[in-house]
Amino acid sequence: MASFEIYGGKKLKGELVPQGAKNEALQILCAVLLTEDKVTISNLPDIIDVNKLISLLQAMGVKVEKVEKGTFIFQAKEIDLDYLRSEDFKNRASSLRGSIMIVGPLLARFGEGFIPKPGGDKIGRRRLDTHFEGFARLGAEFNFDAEEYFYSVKAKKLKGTYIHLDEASVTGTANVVMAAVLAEGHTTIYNAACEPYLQQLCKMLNSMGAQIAGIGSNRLEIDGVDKLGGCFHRILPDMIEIGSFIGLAAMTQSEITIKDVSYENLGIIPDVFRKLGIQMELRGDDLFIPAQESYEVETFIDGSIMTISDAPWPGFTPDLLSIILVVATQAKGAVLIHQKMFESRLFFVDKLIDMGAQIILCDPHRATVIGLDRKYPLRGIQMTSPDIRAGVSLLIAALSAEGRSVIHNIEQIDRGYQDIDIRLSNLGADIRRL
Ligand SMILES: CC(=O)N[C@H]1[C@@H](OP(=O)(O)OP(=O)(O)OC[C@H]2O[C@@H](n3ccc(=O)[nH]c3=O)[C@H](O)[C@@H]2O)O[C@H](CO)[C@@H](O)[C@@H]1O
Ligand SMILES: C=C(OP(=O)(O)O)C(=O)O
Repeated sequence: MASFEIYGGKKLKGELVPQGAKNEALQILCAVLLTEDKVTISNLPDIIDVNKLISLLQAMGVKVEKVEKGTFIFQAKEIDLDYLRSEDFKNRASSLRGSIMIVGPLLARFGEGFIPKPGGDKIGRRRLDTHFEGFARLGAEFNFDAEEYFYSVKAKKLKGTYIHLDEASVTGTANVVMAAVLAEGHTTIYNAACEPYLQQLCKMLNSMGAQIAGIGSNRLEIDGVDKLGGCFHRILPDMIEIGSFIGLAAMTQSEITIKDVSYENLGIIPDVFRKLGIQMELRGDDLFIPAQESYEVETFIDGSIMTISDAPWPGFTPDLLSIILVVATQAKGAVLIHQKMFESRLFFVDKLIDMGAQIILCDPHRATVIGLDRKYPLRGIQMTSPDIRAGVSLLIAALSAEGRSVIHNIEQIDRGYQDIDIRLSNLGADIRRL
C-alpha cells in the first residue's frame, strides 16, 4: 500500500493541464469491441483504471498499438470468447468498474457477454439492474449466478424497442446504447444519462457508422445498423480533475491556470464553485483561478443556508461533492452537502474533523460544514484514502494543512489522477511518494 507524505501550508503557482477524462475513456475503450476495424483514440489518461481496461482488452484478443503518449490504435478483429469464461478474465474484469461496459458491445457483436461483479469504489450500493434490464428489453436472455457473482447475457439477434431506463445510470446507458446500435430496427432509450462522457461516446459511435439522434438529451433515438467501422476519437479533458484543481487552488490560496478546459463541456461545475465564493476567469479556453485570501459561501435568495447536492447531468456530478465539501471547510459561511446518489461517500469527513474542520455528519447522505474562514488552519494527520474522490479531497486538505500529513492507500488516487504528485510538485507543493 503506497502513501503520500505532504508538508502543507504552501501556496502553489502555475499551470495545470487536465488529463483526458477517466470515465469517458472507459466507455470509449469498450466501444472498440464493436468493430473489426482500427480505432484510434487520443488523450487517453495514463492511470490505473484505464491501463487495466487496456490490458483486459488485450487479453481478450484486441490488438493494441501505442502511437505516442496518450494515443493508441485498437483493433478487435479476433476476440477470444473462451477467455471470457476463464479465471484470469474474472480476476481482471472484477478489478474495475468500467469493465462492465464490455458486455453491451460483446452481446451486440458476438451474441453473448459475461462479467463478474465489477470493482470500483466502495461508496455504497452499486447495482447493475439498469444494464441488464436494458439488454433484456432488447431481447437478450439474462442469467445471474449468485454463487459465483457472475452475470451473463445471450441473444442470437438483438431487436430494437422502446426502453425506459429505471434510472439515468451513466455506465448503464453507455452499455445499452452500445448494444442498441447493432440491434435490428429502431430503439428509443428514455431516461438516458447524458453526461459529456455519453455525448462523446454517441458521437464516436456515429462516426463509426451508427445512427444515434438526441445526443445530449435524455431521449436517444437509435436506428440499428449491420456493421460499424473504424474511427478516430479524442477524449475530452477530465471535468472531475478540473473541478478538483479549482478546489485545490481555492483551498491553498494559489494562483492556478487550468489549461484547455473545454469550458462548454463543464456544465454547471464552475457555477457551483462560484457559489462557495471562488472566483475564476475564463481566458480563451483556460480557467484562471486567482489566489484568494478568503471566499464566502452564498446563501439562497431568502437568506437560508446554501445546499449543494448531486444529480444526474446536467445537474452537479456526485464525483465532485467530496471536493466541494473539503473546500467549504475553509470558506466563510455554512453549507449543507447532500450526496443523494451514494450512501457511503461522506464517511471520510471524520478525517477532516480530526484535522480540525467543523462538520456535522447529519446522516450518511448529508453533512453540514461550518466554514472556518481561515481562522484556524487544518492540521496535518495520518489518514487512509477510502475512495478516489475522497482521496483527492484529503490530499487537498493536507496541502492546505499546517504540518505533515501522510495519506495511505493512494492507489485509490492513482486509479484516476495521472502523476498527481509530480504535477503538484511542479507547482511548488511539498509532496512525495513513500
Ligand atoms: C466508471 C464511471 O463512469 N463511473 C461513474 C458512473 O458510475 P455508475 O455508472 O456506476 O453509476 P450510476 O450512474 O449507475 O449510478 C450511480 C448511483 O446513483 C444512483 N442514481 C443514479 C441515477 C439516478 O437517476 N438516480 C440515482 O439515485 C444509482 O442508484 C447509483 O447508486 O456514474 C456515477 C454517477 O455519476 C459516478 O459517480 C461514477 O464516477
Ligand atoms: C466513483 C468513481 O469511479 P468508479 O465508478 O470507477 O468507481 C469516480 O470516478 O468518482
